[in-house]
Amino acid sequence: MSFAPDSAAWKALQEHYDAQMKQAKMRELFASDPARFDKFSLGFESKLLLDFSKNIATDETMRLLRALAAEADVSGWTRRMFAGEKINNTEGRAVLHVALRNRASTPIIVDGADVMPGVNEVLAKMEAFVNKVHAGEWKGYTGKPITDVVNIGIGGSDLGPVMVTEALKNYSNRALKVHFVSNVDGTHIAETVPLPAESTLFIVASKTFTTQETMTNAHSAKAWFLASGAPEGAVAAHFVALSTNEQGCKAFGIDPGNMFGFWDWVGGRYSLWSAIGLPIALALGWANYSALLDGAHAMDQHFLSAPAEHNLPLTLALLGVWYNNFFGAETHAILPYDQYMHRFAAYFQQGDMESNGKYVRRDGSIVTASTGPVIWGEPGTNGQHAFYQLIHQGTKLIPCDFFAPAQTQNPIGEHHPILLSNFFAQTEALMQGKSLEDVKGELAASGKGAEEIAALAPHKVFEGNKPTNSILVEKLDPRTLGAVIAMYEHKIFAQGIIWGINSFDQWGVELGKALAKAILPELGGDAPVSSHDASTNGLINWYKAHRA
Ligand SMILES: O=P(O)(O)OC[C@H]1O[C@](O)(CO)[C@@H](O)[C@@H]1O
Repeated sequence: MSFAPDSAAWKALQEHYDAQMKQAKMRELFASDPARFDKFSLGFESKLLLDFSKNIATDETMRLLRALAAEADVSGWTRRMFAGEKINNTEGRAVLHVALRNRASTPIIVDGADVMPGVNEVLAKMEAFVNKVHAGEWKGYTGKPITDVVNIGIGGSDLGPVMVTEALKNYSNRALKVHFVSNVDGTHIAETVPLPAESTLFIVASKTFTTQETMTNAHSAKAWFLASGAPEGAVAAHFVALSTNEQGCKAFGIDPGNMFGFWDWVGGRYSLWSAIGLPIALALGWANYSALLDGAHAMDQHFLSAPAEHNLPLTLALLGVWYNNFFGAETHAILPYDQYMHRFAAYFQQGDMESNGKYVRRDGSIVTASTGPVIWGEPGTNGQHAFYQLIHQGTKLIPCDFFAPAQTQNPIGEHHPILLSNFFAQTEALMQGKSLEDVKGELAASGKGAEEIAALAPHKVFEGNKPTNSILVEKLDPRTLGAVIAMYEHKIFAQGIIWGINSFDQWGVELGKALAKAILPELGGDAPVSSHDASTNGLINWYKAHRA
């Protein structure tokens, strides 16, 4: 298999870009093809619409991009992933978040054994636990039912649960308050734990149960709990663990009966479907958590079986590659027009950047083309008043995904039509732009003189031709959200395959972790540090001189 820029499909795309698309204008593409919207939009279960017509792409572009996917054998790798093959080659692991939501329970074999009975057993244990807490039958040490849950985790053991509980807040059991502590900055836990200890349940969420931040926060939570007057024996009823590390959980003092396990084939950033989803299920109730899994499963089936021309995750992946590798786009913005989705971009910042931020291919060779983009974004319309200026008139090309639900869950006056009018207006403005002639005409009509027009007009021009995908859903319900998350997960997977990288390891986080461990003891005492480079020594010594 050859990769960019040497493979036949890459070369064909490069020629197509150079000869036709570099200068192509979306305005003209729309003008010349009245069927463009119909041809360049896809549906899913008649609840989700992906309009990708506002991209700098033609039928030929899409054909060549699909040829690239075929050349990289995306569909073959997809089948291998779903079949439980160890496609995470650098860690020797299968990649089976799809098994966690395999609602059909069809066997998936890893190392000669079907993983589904284990998956279903943990789901049943989670369901029983959630129902018990909700029924007030899981009692704190004074006999009170649980009123507050604190999830302690970081990265994938935090971002997914935070994002989903926020996105589906309107489906939550608001009586049970779910809090999240992730940052090792003591401020995070200090500002969270003023809670009634006798009715607070702590969830220690860590795949490895060794992550420094999570273990530090977990020990501080335990110390706070005991300092509040709780007896040592109460830890069992107030601390549960979500982990693959049974020994670590036991060593912390967690009753193995209160441990919800998962497996090494669940990647951290793909783990909200596993026991890591427990805080989601506690917040939303079991039926809603199940619906989230159902939606993801439906998208899995679509990704696995839909032909390339109808495949939503693949289409998003290919358009991303198009801008990343041919237009030189460095970033990609995710812009949900839904306040409930305010952590969605942050969630996929980890999902995408930890997956595809790689410069070495799965075979150990160095990539010869750009890989994963910088993912960022904020909800609309807030972003419009912050960074859209640069998207409209800056010098960088920033492909954007706009997302919105057709139905609001908070129908207050004209809020929702106003919100959506902004969504539609932004995508239109980004595509159409505004020409110098139009600007001059407007200025003249407003009575400006020739000199003023000449000075002001250039600043008011919008070049347009800025690509956007528009994703509309009927309503942001649990099933739909599950499908949307899975859609992005598979987009990331398909891109990783095309770039030839392993999207499921994260060696890039290790060096910093190891250095922090080495530096921590040096921060004690007063002796100046001299074992690092001059900058690091200087920073550490300045800190030591100024700490309280
Ligand atoms: O669940 P754990 O093992 O505490 O890891 C937390 C996070 O740390 C990472 O390993 C690295 O940042 C992520 O991949 C993971 O989601």
